[in-house]
Amino acid sequence: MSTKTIVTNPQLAEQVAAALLHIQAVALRPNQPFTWTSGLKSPIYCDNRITISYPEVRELIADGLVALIRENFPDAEVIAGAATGGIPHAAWVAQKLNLPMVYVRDKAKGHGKENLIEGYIQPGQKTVVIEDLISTGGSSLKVALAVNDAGAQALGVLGIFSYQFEKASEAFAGAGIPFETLTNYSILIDVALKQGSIQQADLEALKAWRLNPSEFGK
Ligand SMILES: O=P(O)(O)OC[C@H]1O[C@H](OP(=O)(O)OP(=O)(O)O)[C@H](O)[C@@H]1O
Ligand SMILES: O=C(O)c1cc(=O)[nH]c(=O)[nH]1
Repeated sequence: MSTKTIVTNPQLAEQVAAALLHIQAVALRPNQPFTWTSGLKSPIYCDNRITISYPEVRELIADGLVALIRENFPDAEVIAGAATGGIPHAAWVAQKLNLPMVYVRDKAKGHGKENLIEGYIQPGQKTVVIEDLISTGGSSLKVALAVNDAGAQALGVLGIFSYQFEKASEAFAGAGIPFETLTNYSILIDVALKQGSIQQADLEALKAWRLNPSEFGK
């Protein structure tokens, strides 16, 4: 299935990558791999949750996401945050666009109203999903599909950072849902190398992991 190509801003991509490095959102731990939500082991972890503590960085991100929405999804009617990392960014974006916001849990609440989606979303409403980070894409795609299951229409998923895994591209393409991020793994590595914030040895470990992420740390 062919999906819409989302136009991004290469200058902003470098700026966001530099900001993530500057606030130390990116951690390298080749000898003590991180475990990701998908179960993958990785020498790198990009903790975009940290961005909420930096007004200038979160503003850069919110403005970047707003520009992407205006350019690519001008008919968006609702902004949906993917819990939990996507929620604050979705809120800032919804505020800037003066649009309603919802957030989507990773599973329905086990008590109270037992909602999966919090806030009101109406059948047919055109919705853009905001996520903080895309690895396999499993979490954000699930959110987009939940929006569709609720009778609304997920126009696409936008995030801050992606590892550019083929698996993620295939999953989104298979579902016919476009996705894009403000910056990504290759831009981050380029910026980090230029700045000297990663060394040759780190680069080798990152390259080896990238070639076969499912085997790393085994
Ligand atoms: O593309 P994926 O392979 O699904 O991985 C990315 C997801 O992992 C992280 O969330 P996490 O599960 O750590 O939860 P959090 O957002 O509540 O911190 C991140 O915020 C994304 O939602
Ligand atoms: O896949 C994940 O769980 C993941 C990777 C990463 O770099 N950062 C993050 O917050 N989650």
